[in-house]
Amino acid sequence: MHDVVIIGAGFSGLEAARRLAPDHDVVVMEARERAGGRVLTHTFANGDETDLGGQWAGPGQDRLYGLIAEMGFITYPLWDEGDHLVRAGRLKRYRGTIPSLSIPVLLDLNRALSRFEAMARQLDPAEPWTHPQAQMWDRITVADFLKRHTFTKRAREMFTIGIGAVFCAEPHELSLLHALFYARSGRSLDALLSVSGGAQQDRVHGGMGGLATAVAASLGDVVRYGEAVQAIGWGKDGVTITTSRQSWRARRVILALPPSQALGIRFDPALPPNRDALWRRMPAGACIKCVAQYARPFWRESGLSGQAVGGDLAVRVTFDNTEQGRSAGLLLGFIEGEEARRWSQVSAETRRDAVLDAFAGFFGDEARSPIDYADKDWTSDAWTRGCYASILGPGVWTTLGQNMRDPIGPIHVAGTETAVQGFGYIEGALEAGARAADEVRAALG
Ligand SMILES: Cc1cc2nc3c(=O)[nH]c(=O)nc-3n(C[C@H](O)[C@H](O)[C@H](O)COP(=O)(O)OP(=O)(O)OC[C@H]3O[C@@H](n4cnc5c(N)ncnc54)[C@H](O)[C@@H]3O)c2cc1C
Repeated sequence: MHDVVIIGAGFSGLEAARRLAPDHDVVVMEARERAGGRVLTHTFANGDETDLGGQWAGPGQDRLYGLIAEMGFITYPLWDEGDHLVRAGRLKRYRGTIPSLSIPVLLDLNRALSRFEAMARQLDPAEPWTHPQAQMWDRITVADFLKRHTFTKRAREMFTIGIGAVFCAEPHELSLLHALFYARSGRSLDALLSVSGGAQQDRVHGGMGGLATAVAASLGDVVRYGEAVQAIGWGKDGVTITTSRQSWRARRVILALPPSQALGIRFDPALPPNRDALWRRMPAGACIKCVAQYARPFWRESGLSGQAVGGDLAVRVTFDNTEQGRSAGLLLGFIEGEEARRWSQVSAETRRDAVLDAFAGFFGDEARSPIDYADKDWTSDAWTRGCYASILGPGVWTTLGQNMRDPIGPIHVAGTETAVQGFGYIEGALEAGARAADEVRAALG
């Protein structure tokens, strides 16, 4: 009988294992043949690497920076020099976070953003349902907020692209309370959208996937790969965990999975009805992350940063993802929300052409001729089924969200979707893993 079985070797499960392994008998069950879950480092044909999952760290993510340093990894800033591009009708250059738009649109956008931020600041991210307006904000969507607080179509479009970039979802899918909570949990919407000073500030040499692999390796044979958990049964004498290969016994279990994956496990006794209902109402957003590799970062020669936003093609947000110290240039684009669901259904070649069309629309015809290309459709990944994280629609937080972190008998719940700070981010995964480890330590005495 093990002290604890942890399910999932993403950053959350790995963090729980790191904290418990020194003085407990711990095993981590991972369905895949690799660690990292929603982080994944890809190697191009020429040996250069790029992250096709989570990749950035930014101010306020102290747990993540601590882990990076502890594992001997080094960060470097994302390229953030030169002019950014916005396509709102015509293609225009701008600097800073807010695109160059007409004065009425800018005023409109700024007013809506300030109002959103002011509302988010009022929330306690540990208990967003306790705010006096929580019920009201949870009954409406971000689309309702935009209808009420923006007057121009362009401002609404720009806000919608920002929401897509942060949530991989459309404004009408998101409870306003959830969007406010998410912004508060990640410091602010501005921080979540920003490069320097924000959530897109820093990359990691060796990739975020490389960091997860190193953390897993540091745990030795604690992590067991290819063990997809199918059933969990529990009673007075402990927990039985049945995987695709065998059965395991433990005194405690930590579920370090997105809710959509936890629902794939058969529980005996059955899940409490409210937990089952909550997890069924926590689907993930949709995102395809696309990276084209060029002989050099040619856009820099025209004074461009590689950051572009807007348009009506598949990719509406781009970054210069060039690895520091490498000569090849990398353009990164996201396909998000409804577009991701649409482009998930076409062939790899058709999608690649659509992505390169969008890159060419921003950076010119040279963008049509990369030396290599890679993308990752997270909606069709069987062990993730969407990203970056769960999204909550209207009514979920205030009716079912309040017991999100409560253990179910001997089963403790981690994963970024249970975080107070950094919900949806690696920072949140680490916080949740540490919290679940503390719960288990207290329970085992
Ligand atoms: C494209 C993309 C971009 C992102 N960008 C960023 C970013 O720049 N910065 C940032 O901080 N965050 C980013 N994120 C989010 C971040 O990657 C996640 O929040 C974080 O990695 C979640 O960690 P986790 O451990 O909670 O869950 P996961 O990483 O999902 O780990 C869960 C693990 O459980 C395993 N599993 C699932 N079902 C079973 C089962 N039945 N049995 C056993 N194992 C199972 C999975 O294989 C997986 O390894 C991004 C995510 C994506 C996909």
